[in-house]
Amino acid sequence: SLLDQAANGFKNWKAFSTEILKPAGGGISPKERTPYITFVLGGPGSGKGTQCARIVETFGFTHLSAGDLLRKEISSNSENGSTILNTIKEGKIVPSEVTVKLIKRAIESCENYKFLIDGFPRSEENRKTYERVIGTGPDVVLFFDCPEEEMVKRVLSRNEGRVDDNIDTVKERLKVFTTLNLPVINYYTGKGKLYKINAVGTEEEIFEQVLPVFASWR
Ligand SMILES: Nc1ncnc2c1ncn2[C@@H]1O[C@H](COP(=O)(O)OP(=O)(O)OP(=O)(O)O)[C@@H](O)[C@H]1O
Ligand SMILES: Nc1ccn([C@@H]2O[C@H](COP(=O)(O)O)[C@@H](O)[C@H]2O)c(=O)n1
Ligand SMILES: [Mg+2]
Repeated sequence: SLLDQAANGFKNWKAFSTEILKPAGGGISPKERTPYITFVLGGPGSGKGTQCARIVETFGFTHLSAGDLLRKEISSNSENGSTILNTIKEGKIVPSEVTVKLIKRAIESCENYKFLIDGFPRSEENRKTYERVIGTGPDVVLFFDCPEEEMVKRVLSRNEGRVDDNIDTVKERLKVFTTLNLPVINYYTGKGKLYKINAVGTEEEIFEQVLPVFASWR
């Protein structure tokens, strides 16, 4: 029944929609709308976070960076903290169940319904776990396409004190990107959901390419 689906959390949220949750006034609050999910992909330093900040400012999306959620988990001394820290230091991928749980929690606790999920899915396993747990895929996928040389230059001059912004970890992150993330990009290309953005140029030039993807949200 619809009530069962609702109890099941947002696994079936696209299905139960707003029908059983209309407030007394008859209006639809943002939380009750069908979530609109954008996955934001690209290699390390390709500019995902930078462009997400602009999309948030211009179109009112909520930015959820998978990397930030994992880093918060480390600093909150959770039981998984030390495993996550070691995985990030090595430039490897944290188990999908952990990351998807954090994303799910962040979406559920947010009043907004428009989300940018940055740096996720990083692997086919990430993707399949999300689809199994959440029950649907994304509406749109952005891919910031950047040459390795440029990504390395940006990461090494980022200066935010990240434990993984060093040449050895960056090399591993690039390897992980090629072997695990490119198959995800190919998958969404096949689904007709992928928007490939040339990530070389000024921030403004890159954002000009992003704008048409969100034109209907103006
Ligand atoms: N178009 C650009 N040209 C030059 N530098 C840029 C550009 N866009 C972002 N940067 C800079 O490059 C660095 C990496 O950008 P950003 O943090 O947005 O990348 P990211 O894709 O989120 O990386 P990561 O996957 O490592 O989190 C930052 O210092 C940012 O200021
Ligand atoms: N889906 C993800 C996303 C990130 N990680 C780990 O976090 C590191 C930093 O991610 P950024 O997006 O902030 O660059 C990344 O290198 C991974 O170690 C992950 O495991 N799974
Ligand atoms: Mg980032």
